[in-house]
Amino acid sequence: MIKYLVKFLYILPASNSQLIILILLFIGVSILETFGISLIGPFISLSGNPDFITDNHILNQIYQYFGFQDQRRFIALLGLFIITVFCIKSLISWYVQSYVFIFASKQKVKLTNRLMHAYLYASYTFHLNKSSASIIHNIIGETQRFNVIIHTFLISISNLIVILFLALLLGTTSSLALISLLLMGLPLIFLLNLFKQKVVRWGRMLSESNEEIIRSVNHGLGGIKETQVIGCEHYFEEQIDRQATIYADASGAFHSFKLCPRILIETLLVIFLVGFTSVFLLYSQQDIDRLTSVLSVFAIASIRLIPSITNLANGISKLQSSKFVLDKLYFDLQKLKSTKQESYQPKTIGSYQDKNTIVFRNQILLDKISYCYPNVNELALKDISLRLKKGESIALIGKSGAGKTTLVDVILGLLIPQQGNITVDGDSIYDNLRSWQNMVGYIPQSIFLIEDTIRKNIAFGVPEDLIDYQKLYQAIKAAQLQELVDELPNGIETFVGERGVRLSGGQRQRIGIARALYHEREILVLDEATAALDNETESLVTEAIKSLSGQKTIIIIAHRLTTVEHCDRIYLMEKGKIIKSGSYQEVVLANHSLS
Ligand SMILES: Nc1ncnc2c1ncn2[C@@H]1O[C@H](COP(=O)(O)OP(=O)(O)OP(=O)(O)O)[C@@H](O)[C@H]1O
Repeated sequence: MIKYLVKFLYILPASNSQLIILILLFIGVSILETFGISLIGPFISLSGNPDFITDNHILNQIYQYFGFQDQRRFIALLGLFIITVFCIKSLISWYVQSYVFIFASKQKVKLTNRLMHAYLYASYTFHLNKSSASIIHNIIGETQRFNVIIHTFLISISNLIVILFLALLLGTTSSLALISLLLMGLPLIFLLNLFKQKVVRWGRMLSESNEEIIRSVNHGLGGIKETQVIGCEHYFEEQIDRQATIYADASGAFHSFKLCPRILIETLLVIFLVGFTSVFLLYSQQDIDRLTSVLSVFAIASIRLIPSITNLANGISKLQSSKFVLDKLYFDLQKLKSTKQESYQPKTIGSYQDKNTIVFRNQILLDKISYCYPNVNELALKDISLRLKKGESIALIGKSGAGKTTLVDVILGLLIPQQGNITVDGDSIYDNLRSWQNMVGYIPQSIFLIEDTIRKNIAFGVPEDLIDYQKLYQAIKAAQLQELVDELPNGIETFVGERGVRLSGGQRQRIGIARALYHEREILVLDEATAALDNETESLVTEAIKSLSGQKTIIIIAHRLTTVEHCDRIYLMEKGKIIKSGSYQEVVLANHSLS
């Protein structure tokens, strides 16, 4: 319970004081409600027996104080007063409940933003181990369930307060009625306890099956080309069917269980009301008016009590079933917090802060870099040192698995080496990683294209009104895209489709190059960027890259060694080490196994 609360408060974007204000509002509404109900019993007794005014000390005092002459008039005015109290209570209650809905929805928005922010700024290693299905599910599905948790939590507190006050009222009217109420609660508590583990399990099944459905949709439709060519549509259909069935079973079981408290309470209430009246008539010496008064309070309290107790029981079940969601969100937020700290504050290297903007004047130095992937024993990079002068082009070559991509990811600041440092004219890039990354343009093997126009894909991440068209056309020209854009009826406004499906591999690659050029990065990192191009386009792009030599500092990973002929220096990698470096002639031509 305490752990649940701690996690809930940690995830909840709102401050604790906002929560306390809401709870105080609930207490206020509950007091008004109990006050109104407490007046109904005497009112019913009065309407049957107006002399009750003189018998009852408080009523008598009020009667005297306001100088009433007519008992019926007094009873009618008391009725009006009760109606007014109830109307005010209902109005405030409506306001508070709708405020809770708005509050919960706002919290959902804030949590969605908080999660998105956390995932966007999480270390790259976090994403290497986290599936996108889980992230999508957390951001869309689990935030919605957290919205329900907040609402349920607050409404349960409100119900609990109403129950406590009404129990207190019953206690002052009749201790027997209170004992009956408490006895009624026992089977309910037993029921909730009996099904506690099952409810938690159903909640976990709902969450996991939903995530699996997203994963299967991703797998089946994400690789629709492969799915259709291999003909394995049925396999993904079955996967979704299995998970949807698990979801339906868990949901059905949970909702069936949620009906139980109401049915149980209603049955118990009838037993107690009838039983209480019988016991009163048999054993109590008090007059029948007293019984009418107690029963009316009991009946009205029950009208309000039944929904409150049922809602509280359902609320408790809902909160129990959401335990898995809460654990998941808490775990991710905690982990994201710690990985962010880990990645930007490595022990061996200075801390990440927005200070000292890095300026690249002369040279970049990689000094004894070693990197090991999480949960892997072997180093992916061992003691890598290299120097890169401004305006130089270097190439990383080597067999598959040699460590070229890992080294590039370290240079990009995505992976933080456990040992070694990267400096730009003596300043460690880890002192201001963002500033360093602002200098680097990355053109990966497979360009990620958004489902938008060529223009938006080149000016990736730039708000519409800030797109610089002069820069855009320069980048298009330099990336050899002009011909394509001229041929397209909609030019730069052509939609590329999801992940660029409407473009050829070579066209996608050139958009990637244009993107890096548009963002005017001083250092370009090309990871086999020309691999998808046909010979003619490849030579055009290589020409474009060559023409940038001297203006840009370029790091290229290449398998086609012809594309790196123009590079100033070639580094040959093997098993995470640089085993040879020198000019194209020294490394490639001198090594017959390479050329
Ligand atoms: N996320 C990861 N977790 C664990 N090990 C990894 C991860 N990514 C790469 N590796 C390992 O690190 C080593 C270097 O891989 P890397 O991708 O850097 O090689 P590469 O030279 O770029 O290969 P290729 O030319 O095929 O792209 C390989 O042994 C690979 O299995």
